[in-house]
Amino acid sequence: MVHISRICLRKYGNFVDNLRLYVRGGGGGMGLPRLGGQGGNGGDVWVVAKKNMTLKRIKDKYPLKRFVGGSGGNSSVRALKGEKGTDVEVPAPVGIAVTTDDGRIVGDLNEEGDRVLVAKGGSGGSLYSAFEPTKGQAKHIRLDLKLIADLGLVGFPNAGKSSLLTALSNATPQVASYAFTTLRPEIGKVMYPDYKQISIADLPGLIEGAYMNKGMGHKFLKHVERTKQLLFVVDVCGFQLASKTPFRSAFEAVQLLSKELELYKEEVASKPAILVVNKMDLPDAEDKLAELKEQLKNPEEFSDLLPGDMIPKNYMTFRHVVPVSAMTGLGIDHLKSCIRQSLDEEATLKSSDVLQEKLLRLQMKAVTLGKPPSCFPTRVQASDHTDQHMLKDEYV
Ligand SMILES: Nc1nc2c(ncn2[C@@H]2O[C@H](COP(=O)(O)OP(=O)(O)OP(=O)(O)O)[C@@H](O)[C@H]2O)c(=O)[nH]1
Ligand SMILES: [Mg+2]
Repeated sequence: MVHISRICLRKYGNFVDNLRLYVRGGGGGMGLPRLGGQGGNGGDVWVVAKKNMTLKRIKDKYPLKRFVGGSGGNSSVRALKGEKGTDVEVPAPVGIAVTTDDGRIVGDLNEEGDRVLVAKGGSGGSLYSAFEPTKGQAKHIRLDLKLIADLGLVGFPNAGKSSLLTALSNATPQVASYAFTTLRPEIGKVMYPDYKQISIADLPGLIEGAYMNKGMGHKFLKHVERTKQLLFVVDVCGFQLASKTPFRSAFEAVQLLSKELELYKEEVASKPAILVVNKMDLPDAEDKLAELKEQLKNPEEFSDLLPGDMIPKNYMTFRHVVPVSAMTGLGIDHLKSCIRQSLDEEATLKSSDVLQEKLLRLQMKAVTLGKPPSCFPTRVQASDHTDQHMLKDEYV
């Protein structure tokens, strides 16, 4: 275990994925009671998403990790309205969540140029405040980096996640390093013949107790939170972390991984998932696969194989169980089409949900306007272009 964590540290030790900063809005300027002059407001502090920015770069460039807005100008005889203090921008990478110290989310920065106000400047003194200015907001914030990918690879170490990513993205070997730090998790792009691209995040292996922050624990589990779906990867022959830790069969590995996700956050464990059974080139793989499939059909029956506290509340249901060999390429094309199918299904469901919601709003509007709701369709299919146009052009 010590050995494994040392390897992880060596591989990812330089990776900064969260940063705590002190931010304070500038104080307001003094009012001028004699002439009724108003002081300028203090400058605000914003966090702004910039291209090619990394948390490590912020840390290096601003070692004090302190950002303070400019003070508002005092009201004077020459300028009754004091000038506003200068706003300060904290440059941040794309794909971060900004949270307060107590975990409240202030905002997400998902695209370049997205900005979130983190500390408002104080108000300038005016008639309403007896010409006394107020101080700017002051607090600590956290910038939390989360990878954004369509799928996240989840598995114990050595299951072959990285090999799988290499095999999947071989067609267009565009396995781009994730541009946040020098040593970091990677995102691979898989290209389809119709030029649709999907991204898969390769993460370090989880170990039992990851939910308690063992191994690389939370640092990487949180990345899984933002992926749309999960790609579980298990070694068909099972897995043993070290000679002193118990051997886990592929079935046990699947359940233990589900439990780790569930204990971390239940909504992560309820994401759509595909199970990849890797290393099908090894001897006896077919028999072991058959056994695994049998066990997955009735997981409750085999739950006594697991330690009591590691039985998941809900057994994961996989959209596809795909045997592959990342080494020989066996089953990789089939896996690609399963991934595509699963993501497309999800997208269709989502757009159909959005249309249903719009329809519901229209029906409610119709009722308030006194129109019979029957003049609206009762159900909308995402693929039904007539309905989509009708909603878009005529009513929305
Ligand atoms: N026989 C066989 N070996 C494989 C296959 N896929 C991966 N391996 C081997 O399994 C070992 C681990 O592969 P990785 O891709 O590094 O595994 P990983 O899941 O990324 O491991 P961590 O990054 O430690 O979590 C390597 O020695 C690979 O060569 C496969 O399909 N068949
Ligand atoms: Mg790996």
